[in-house]
Amino acid sequence: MSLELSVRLPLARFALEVDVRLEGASVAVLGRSGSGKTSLLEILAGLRRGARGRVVVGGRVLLDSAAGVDMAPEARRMGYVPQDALLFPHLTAEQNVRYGARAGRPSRVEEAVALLELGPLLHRYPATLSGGEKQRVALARALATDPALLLLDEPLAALDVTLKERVLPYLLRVRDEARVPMLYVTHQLGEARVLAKEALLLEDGRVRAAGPASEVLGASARGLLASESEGEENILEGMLERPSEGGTRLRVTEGLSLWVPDAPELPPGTRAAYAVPAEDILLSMGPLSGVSARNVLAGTVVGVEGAGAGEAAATVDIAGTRWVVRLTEASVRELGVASGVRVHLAVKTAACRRLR
Ligand SMILES: Nc1ncnc2c1ncn2[C@@H]1O[C@H](COP(=O)(O)OP(=O)(O)OP(=O)(O)O)[C@@H](O)[C@H]1O
Repeated sequence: MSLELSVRLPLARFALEVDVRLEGASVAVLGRSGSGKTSLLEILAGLRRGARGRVVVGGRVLLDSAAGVDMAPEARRMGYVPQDALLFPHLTAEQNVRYGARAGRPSRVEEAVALLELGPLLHRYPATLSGGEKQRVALARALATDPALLLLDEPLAALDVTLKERVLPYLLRVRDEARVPMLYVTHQLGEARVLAKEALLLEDGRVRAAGPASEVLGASARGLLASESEGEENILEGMLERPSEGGTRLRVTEGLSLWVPDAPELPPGTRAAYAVPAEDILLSMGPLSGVSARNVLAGTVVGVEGAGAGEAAATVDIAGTRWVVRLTEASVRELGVASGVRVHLAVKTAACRRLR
């Protein structure tokens, strides 16, 4: 699903000017509040009059103002879930989802209901659903339209952290099982890292960086989102194992497994995601022994940057996964934390919180 965006749209304080080409399987769109993220999604959805330029999604030309092409929103096959996605209050959850399928394929309804685990909610009306449940229904309604691309505008922003954590695992399923390409607006670097293959960083309507998520979501992204990247989390996704000696482990990659709080109710092989707050990780220069933390992971520092207020963030590569660790600038100096240095991270089992 290639994405070609070359568009200009005058906004109140500046013009949105985006010129990028992306593979488009899963793209995180990041930027401060007011940087133009919603406007960009609306251009793709065909909801912003006045946008000039070209929008080509998977080879289909949605907009080509020079050639007089401006496809109608309903013909674009964009599954748009706006920030304040409204459900029809007089329809049940199921009827809301089926409403989406009017323009799509009916078989998509069952798929979306199963994927988002809406079975128990189908007969409920929106007024009786929690924020996270409403978001799942809105997402299912968008999926039921059989979209070529999902446009998700920070679907979790309005929710508190606990609710928020309930929706991310579903987005991972949408990506991995439904395999619908998505453009996803978020403020959370941790979320973007686990969800997106590519990232697009906007600043005052301009593209500050675009490309592979591993490159874009580093230092400059944190600098740009500084005030919003507090409480940064590492999000790890993998398969659960139950070793014979007892306990529960999350196998993230060949070289990385993590002890997580024991969850005997989850069968081995279950896919799961866990969040580990960047400030809950201890960084040590030497090998650690005799510590109570059950996870001691060896890795290499790949970047250190100031995070304001005497704080710093070190990025550490462990078996191909990137971890962010918060520490003070004083610790960075005293310990000599710098790119290329081998370190060990200690992560308490209890610091690994399962999402959902
Ligand atoms: N219809 C419009 N016409 C003119 N300017 C607009 C319009 N809608 C939004 N703007 C302005 O354009 C800028 C970008 O807004 P937009 O909603 O796209 O940002 P955003 O990055 O999605 O913000 P947030 O993270 O707060 O949702 C803001 O300065 C906003 O005031």
